[in-house]
Amino acid sequence: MGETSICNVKATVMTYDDGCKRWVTVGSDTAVLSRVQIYHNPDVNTFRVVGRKMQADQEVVINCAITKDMKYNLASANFFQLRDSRQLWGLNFGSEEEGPLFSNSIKYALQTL
Ligand SMILES: CC(=O)N[C@@H](Cc1ccccc1Cl)C(=O)N1CCC[C@]12C=C[C@@H]1CC[C@@H](C(=O)N[C@@H]3C(=O)N4[C@@H](C=C[C@H]3C)CC[C@H]4C(=O)O)N1C2=O
Repeated sequence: MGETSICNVKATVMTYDDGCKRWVTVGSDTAVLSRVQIYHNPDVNTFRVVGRKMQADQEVVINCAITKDMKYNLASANFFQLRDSRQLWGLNFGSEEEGPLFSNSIKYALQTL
């Protein structure tokens, strides 16, 4: 059946640069928000976070599998943090409603895996 989207929010996608100890916005045009979705593939019961720039080229800025051991933190109503095996992700949401919404979807994915 393929993937279904269980969450659809707008955010600035950032990664943490350990070198300079700061969050860096991913993508060519840092001013452009990204559409971030959580996809579920029910055939193999996997989940992933995919974010694409809301511009013509739909540049992919995050494509991250959600794994059982994943650590996350809703640092504020509009900033969500996620650690995968290689890097730290930060999602700066367009509104304060989207942080809890995204966090609950991540919780659901982790419970379903
Ligand atoms: C156990 C663990 O690894 N915990 C991690 C967090 C974590 C936990 C669990 C899973 C994954 C991760 Cl990621 C941790 O604490 N980390 C990861 C690296 C950085 C940090 C360590 C110290 C600093 C202190 C301030 C704080 C911070 O960056 N806050 C944000 C912030 O300063 N900004 C961003 C927005 C809002 C704020 C919320 C937008 C731009 C900038 C700004 O507002 O200008 N920090 C962290 O998050």
